Amino acid sequence: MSVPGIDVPDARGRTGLDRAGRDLTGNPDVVVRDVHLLASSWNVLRRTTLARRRRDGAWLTEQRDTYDAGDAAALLLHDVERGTVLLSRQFRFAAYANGHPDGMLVEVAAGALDGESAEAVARREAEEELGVSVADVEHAFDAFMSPGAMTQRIHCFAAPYRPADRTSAGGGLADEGEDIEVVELPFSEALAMVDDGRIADAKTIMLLQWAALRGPFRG
Ligand SMILES: Nc1nc2c(ncn2[C@@H]2O[C@H](COP(=O)(O)OP(=O)(O)O[C@H]3O[C@H](CO)[C@@H](O)[C@H](O)[C@@H]3O)[C@@H](O)[C@H]2O)c(=O)[nH]1
Ligand SMILES: [Mg+2]
Repeated sequence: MSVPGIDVPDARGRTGLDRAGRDLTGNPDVVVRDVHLLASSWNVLRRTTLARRRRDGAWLTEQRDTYDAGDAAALLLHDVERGTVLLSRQFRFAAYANGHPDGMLVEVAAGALDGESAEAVARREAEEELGVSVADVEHAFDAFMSPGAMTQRIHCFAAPYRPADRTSAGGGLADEGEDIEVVELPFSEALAMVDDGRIADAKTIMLLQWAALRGPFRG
């Protein structure tokens, strides 16, 4: 029997999705026994059966569902002289479905890697979503977004911008259904929005706090 995503291409052209994780060797206390593809839609849901040696030496068998949305890159645009950051505002259904009042999330520019380098994606998303062409990009940190269930790692960057670097209106790719508002905020206001919950996106909170602690707005 042919299964889309396993032996024949799924809607996004992928095959072999049940192979992921079978070749892991980095941890001698973990042996992957079986990978079952539960769903391959836009993202991929797998149920993996693994044997794991606990700290007391006993082996146990467990199942873990993982949600694979691919990795992503994010970029905080900052203007230290003017004391501002450039962010996006867009509708996020997953957040709306889980209690966000209107699903309109304020975020740094970000996008899926789709096989490209993280820095290249960070630059491209700044261009597409915020209309800014950046020169010097600084790597800040990489973070697993929700490691109990999500495989996703987000590579986080920062870059300076000036008003003159805003070469287009941004807004995202209309033909992909993106509809993104460009939001310029004083850095202090962005931090206040983290405090009162108006900014509730993890990568954005982390990059703003990094900027205050270690990055362009430290000291
Ligand atoms: N049909 C369909 N299209 C989708 C879906 N999810 C996303 N898309 C399309 O893919 C585009 C995503 O554009 P990107 O800018 O590359 O991704 P993103 O929405 O910012 O999300 C990426 O970064 C996030 C971190 O901010 C990640 O959380 C996310 O998994 C992804 O990697 C959307 O505009 C939309 O057209 C889906 O479930 N179904
Ligand atoms: Mg995006």
